[in-house]
Amino acid sequence: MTDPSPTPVAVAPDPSVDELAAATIVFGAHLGLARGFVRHLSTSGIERGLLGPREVPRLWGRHVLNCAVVADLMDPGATVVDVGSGAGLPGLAIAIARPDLELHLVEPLERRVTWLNEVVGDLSLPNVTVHRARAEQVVGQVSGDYVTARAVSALSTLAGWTIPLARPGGEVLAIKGRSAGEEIEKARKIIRKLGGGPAEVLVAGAEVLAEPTTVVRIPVRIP
Ligand SMILES: C[S@@+](CC[C@H](N)C(=O)[O-])C[C@H]1O[C@@H](n2cnc3c(N)ncnc32)[C@H](O)[C@@H]1O
Repeated sequence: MTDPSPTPVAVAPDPSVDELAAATIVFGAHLGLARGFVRHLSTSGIERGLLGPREVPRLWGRHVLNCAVVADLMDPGATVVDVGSGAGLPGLAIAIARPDLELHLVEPLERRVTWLNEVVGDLSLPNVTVHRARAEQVVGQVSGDYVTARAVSALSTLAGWTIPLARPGGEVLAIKGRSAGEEIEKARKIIRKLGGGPAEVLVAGAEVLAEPTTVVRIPVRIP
């Protein structure tokens, strides 16, 4: 009897022609590391449930490139705290695109932290530190010029987890979707109470991506 369901073989997806053109600009000399990151996401990342298998064809466009372009909003040499990194998004994508930045990934789930440390070790990324913690637990221990987050929580909750990790004069850069403006409205009071200035919606990657990234930027006041 023949086996009707051969075991699927996990392979790292190649970027499409457009994605490769964008990735060459976004990652430059570090494109090989970005390929390595995509390989980890599409193999062990999927096997261990950090991403769903349906995401594999969208890894370059919707995930890695979409996240990496947020680095365009950051000054050289800055420190970045990524809250709720999960599968390293956006934290590892930014760290690969911009080796001049120092990244702190804050993630509470052990399984995810183990995977993140494996990827950081395998790709030999010297600019990344992984912290196993909830954001609220590292206030006063970890801080950054920028605090990033994607798909972690609604802005009214996320503000309380991110603003306290930003240095005075720093910024929260939250990747959001079409609801960005509405979320800002709902979070306006709490942002002000936490020391955040007026939030705005920005677009990152418009020159290189067909679907650029929507980012909510919250400046953090100097007391
Ligand atoms: C839906 S996942 C998104 C992961 C990743 N940012 C992405 O875009 O693929 C949300 C992540 O936030 C983490 N998380 C939830 N609450 C958190 C908190 N208070 N502090 C830090 N991370 C948190 C979860 O463990 C999970 O890994």
